[in-house]
Amino acid sequence: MPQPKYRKIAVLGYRSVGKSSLTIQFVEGQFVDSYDPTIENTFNKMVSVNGQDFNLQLVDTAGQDEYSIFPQSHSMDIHGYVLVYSVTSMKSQQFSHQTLLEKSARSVCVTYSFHLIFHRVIKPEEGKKLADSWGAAFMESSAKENETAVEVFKRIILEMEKADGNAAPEEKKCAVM
Ligand SMILES: Nc1nc2c(ncn2[C@@H]2O[C@H](COP(=O)(O)OP(=O)(O)OP(=O)(O)O)[C@@H](O)[C@H]2O)c(=O)[nH]1
Repeated sequence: MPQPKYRKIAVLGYRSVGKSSLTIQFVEGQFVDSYDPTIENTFNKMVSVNGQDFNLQLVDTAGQDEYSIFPQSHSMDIHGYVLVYSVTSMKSQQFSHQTLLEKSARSVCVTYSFHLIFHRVIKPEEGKKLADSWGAAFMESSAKENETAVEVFKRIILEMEKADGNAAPEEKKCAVM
Protein backbone atom coordinates (compact mmCIF):
# COMPACT_ATOMS: atom_id res chain seq x y z
CA MET A 1 0.00 0.00 0.00
CA PRO A 2 1.56 3.37 -0.95
CA GLN A 3 2.13 5.98 1.76
CA PRO A 4 -0.70 8.51 2.25
CA LYS A 5 -0.16 11.72 0.29
CA TYR A 6 -0.53 14.96 2.23
CA ARG A 7 -2.63 17.55 0.41
CA LYS A 8 -3.72 20.97 1.61
CA ILE A 9 -6.90 22.40 0.13
CA ALA A 10 -8.32 25.90 0.62
CA VAL A 11 -12.07 26.45 0.38
CA LEU A 12 -12.63 29.98 -0.90
CA GLY A 13 -15.49 32.22 -1.92
CA TYR A 14 -17.77 35.10 -1.17
CA ARG A 15 -19.45 35.51 2.23
CA SER A 16 -22.11 33.04 3.31
CA VAL A 17 -22.09 30.88 0.20
CA GLY A 18 -21.80 27.60 2.10
CA LYS A 19 -18.05 27.04 2.42
CA SER A 20 -18.27 25.81 6.02
CA SER A 21 -21.42 23.78 5.41
CA LEU A 22 -19.85 21.99 2.47
CA THR A 23 -16.62 21.29 4.35
CA ILE A 24 -18.43 20.05 7.46
CA GLN A 25 -20.73 17.87 5.38
CA PHE A 26 -17.65 16.24 3.87
CA VAL A 27 -15.68 15.92 7.12
CA GLU A 28 -18.45 15.11 9.59
CA GLY A 29 -21.29 13.94 7.39
CA GLN A 30 -23.80 16.45 8.72
CA PHE A 31 -25.50 19.60 7.47
CA VAL A 32 -25.17 22.71 9.61
CA ASP A 33 -28.29 24.83 9.31
CA SER A 34 -27.16 27.77 11.40
CA TYR A 35 -24.99 30.56 10.07
CA ASP A 36 -21.88 31.46 12.00
CA PRO A 37 -19.38 33.58 10.04
CA THR A 38 -16.02 31.84 9.83
CA ILE A 39 -12.72 33.40 10.79
CA GLU A 40 -10.72 30.38 9.68
CA ASN A 41 -11.03 26.71 10.47
CA THR A 42 -8.81 23.81 9.61
CA PHE A 43 -10.02 20.22 9.31
CA ASN A 44 -8.14 16.99 8.73
CA LYS A 45 -9.55 13.99 6.96
CA MET A 46 -8.15 10.78 5.54
CA VAL A 47 -9.73 9.64 2.31
CA SER A 48 -8.92 6.90 -0.12
CA VAL A 49 -9.33 7.47 -3.84
CA ASN A 50 -8.59 4.68 -6.26
CA GLY A 51 -6.50 2.78 -3.72
CA GLN A 52 -4.37 5.78 -2.75
CA ASP A 53 -4.80 7.29 0.72
CA PHE A 54 -4.80 11.07 1.04
CA ASN A 55 -4.21 12.92 4.27
CA LEU A 56 -6.22 16.08 3.61
CA GLN A 57 -5.88 19.34 5.42
CA LEU A 58 -8.86 21.54 4.59
CA VAL A 59 -8.70 25.26 5.25
CA ASP A 60 -12.20 26.73 5.51
CA THR A 61 -11.42 30.39 4.92
CA ALA A 62 -13.29 33.50 6.06
CA GLY A 63 -15.78 34.75 3.47
CA GLN A 64 -14.14 37.24 1.15
CA ASP A 65 -15.70 40.37 -0.30
CA GLU A 66 -14.70 43.31 -2.45
CA TYR A 67 -12.83 44.87 0.45
CA SER A 68 -10.93 41.81 1.66
CA ILE A 69 -7.24 41.55 1.17
CA PHE A 70 -6.52 38.05 0.02
CA PRO A 71 -4.36 36.54 2.79
CA GLN A 72 -0.92 35.54 1.63
CA SER A 73 -1.23 32.34 3.65
CA HIS A 74 -3.95 31.18 1.25
CA SER A 75 -1.47 31.20 -1.59
CA MET A 76 1.24 29.25 0.19
CA ASP A 77 1.53 25.49 0.51
CA ILE A 78 -1.91 25.02 -1.03
CA HIS A 79 -2.20 22.13 -3.43
CA GLY A 80 -5.74 22.81 -4.57
CA TYR A 81 -8.61 25.24 -4.25
CA VAL A 82 -12.33 24.68 -4.00
CA LEU A 83 -14.02 27.88 -5.03
CA VAL A 84 -17.62 28.11 -3.88
CA TYR A 85 -20.43 30.38 -4.89
CA SER A 86 -24.13 30.27 -4.40
CA VAL A 87 -26.41 29.69 -7.36
CA THR A 88 -28.75 32.22 -5.75
CA SER A 89 -26.26 35.05 -5.84
CA MET A 90 -24.92 36.59 -9.03
CA LYS A 91 -22.65 38.72 -6.91
CA SER A 92 -21.00 35.68 -5.34
CA GLN A 93 -20.34 34.25 -8.80
CA GLN A 94 -18.89 37.50 -10.14
CA PHE A 95 -16.71 37.65 -7.08
CA SER A 96 -15.35 34.19 -7.73
CA HIS A 97 -14.02 35.54 -11.04
CA GLN A 98 -12.04 38.13 -9.22
CA THR A 99 -10.71 35.72 -6.60
CA LEU A 100 -9.48 33.28 -9.16
CA LEU A 101 -7.96 35.79 -11.49
CA GLU A 102 -6.01 37.37 -8.67
CA LYS A 103 -4.14 34.22 -7.91
CA SER A 104 -2.26 31.53 -9.68
CA ALA A 105 -4.19 28.49 -8.66
CA ARG A 106 -2.52 25.19 -9.30
CA SER A 107 -5.68 23.18 -9.43
CA VAL A 108 -9.10 24.57 -9.05
CA CYS A 109 -12.37 22.88 -8.52
CA VAL A 110 -15.35 25.13 -8.81
CA THR A 111 -18.41 24.18 -6.88
CA TYR A 112 -21.78 25.76 -6.62
CA SER A 113 -23.75 25.40 -3.51
CA PHE A 114 -27.47 24.89 -3.91
CA HIS A 115 -28.26 27.60 -1.46
CA LEU A 116 -32.04 27.97 -1.49
CA ILE A 117 -32.47 26.30 -4.83
CA PHE A 118 -35.85 27.92 -5.44
CA HIS A 119 -34.10 31.21 -5.91
CA ARG A 120 -31.55 29.96 -8.36
CA VAL A 121 -30.34 32.80 -10.57
CA ILE A 122 -27.32 31.13 -12.15
CA LYS A 123 -27.86 28.30 -14.60
CA PRO A 124 -25.50 25.31 -14.57
CA GLU A 125 -24.42 25.99 -18.15
CA GLU A 126 -23.28 29.49 -17.17
CA GLY A 127 -21.13 28.04 -14.42
CA LYS A 128 -19.75 25.38 -16.73
CA LYS A 129 -18.81 27.96 -19.34
CA LEU A 130 -17.01 30.05 -16.76
CA ALA A 131 -15.14 27.07 -15.34
CA ASP A 132 -14.14 25.97 -18.85
CA SER A 133 -12.70 29.41 -19.55
CA TRP A 134 -10.41 28.92 -16.55
CA GLY A 135 -9.58 25.32 -17.35
CA ALA A 136 -11.17 24.47 -14.01
CA ALA A 137 -13.32 21.55 -13.05
CA PHE A 138 -17.00 22.26 -12.58
CA MET A 139 -19.49 20.69 -10.22
CA GLU A 140 -22.77 21.55 -8.63
CA SER A 141 -23.30 20.30 -5.14
CA SER A 142 -25.45 20.75 -2.09
CA ALA A 143 -24.12 20.93 1.44
CA LYS A 144 -27.32 19.13 2.40
CA GLU A 145 -26.29 16.02 0.49
CA ASN A 146 -23.31 14.05 1.70
CA GLU A 147 -22.79 12.34 -1.62
CA THR A 148 -22.35 15.53 -3.66
CA ALA A 149 -20.11 17.07 -0.99
CA VAL A 150 -17.86 13.99 -1.10
CA GLU A 151 -17.82 14.17 -4.89
CA VAL A 152 -16.47 17.73 -4.77
CA PHE A 153 -13.47 16.72 -2.67
CA LYS A 154 -12.91 13.56 -4.65
CA ARG A 155 -12.83 15.68 -7.77
CA ILE A 156 -10.29 18.15 -6.43
CA ILE A 157 -8.07 15.21 -5.41
CA LEU A 158 -8.20 13.92 -8.96
CA GLU A 159 -7.47 17.41 -10.32
CA MET A 160 -4.43 17.68 -8.03
CA GLU A 161 -3.21 14.29 -9.16
CA LYS A 162 -3.48 15.43 -12.77
CA ALA A 163 -1.62 18.66 -11.98
CA ASP A 164 1.14 16.55 -10.40
CA GLY A 165 1.52 14.70 -13.67
CA ASN A 166 0.06 11.50 -12.31
CA ALA A 167 -2.09 9.80 -14.86
CA ALA A 168 -5.72 10.44 -14.09
CA PRO A 169 -6.80 7.37 -12.19
CA GLU A 170 -9.87 5.59 -13.45
CA GLU A 171 -13.13 6.56 -11.84
CA LYS A 172 -13.62 4.31 -8.86
CA LYS A 173 -15.29 4.58 -5.53
CA CYS A 174 -14.08 7.20 -3.07
CA ALA A 175 -13.93 5.77 0.41
CA VAL A 176 -14.15 8.32 3.19
CA MET A 177 -12.57 7.09 6.41
N1 LIG B 1 -30.33 25.07 1.56
C1 LIG B 1 -29.00 25.16 1.65
N2 LIG B 1 -28.48 26.00 2.55
C2 LIG B 1 -27.13 26.05 2.62
C3 LIG B 1 -26.29 25.28 1.78
N3 LIG B 1 -25.01 25.57 2.08
C4 LIG B 1 -25.06 26.47 3.08
N4 LIG B 1 -26.33 26.76 3.41
C5 LIG B 1 -26.77 27.70 4.46
O1 LIG B 1 -26.21 28.97 4.17
C6 LIG B 1 -25.80 29.64 5.35
C7 LIG B 1 -24.34 30.03 5.24
O2 LIG B 1 -23.57 28.84 5.18
P1 LIG B 1 -22.05 28.80 5.67
O3 LIG B 1 -21.56 27.42 5.39
O4 LIG B 1 -21.91 29.29 7.06
O5 LIG B 1 -21.40 29.84 4.67
P2 LIG B 1 -19.87 30.30 4.60
O6 LIG B 1 -19.56 30.55 3.16
O7 LIG B 1 -18.98 29.37 5.32
O8 LIG B 1 -19.95 31.69 5.39
P3 LIG B 1 -18.71 32.69 5.78
O9 LIG B 1 -17.70 31.88 6.51
O10 LIG B 1 -19.30 33.74 6.64
O11 LIG B 1 -18.23 33.27 4.51
C8 LIG B 1 -26.10 28.68 6.52
O12 LIG B 1 -27.33 29.04 7.12
C9 LIG B 1 -26.20 27.32 5.85
O13 LIG B 1 -27.06 26.45 6.54
C10 LIG B 1 -26.90 24.42 0.83
O14 LIG B 1 -26.24 23.72 0.06
N5 LIG B 1 -28.25 24.39 0.81
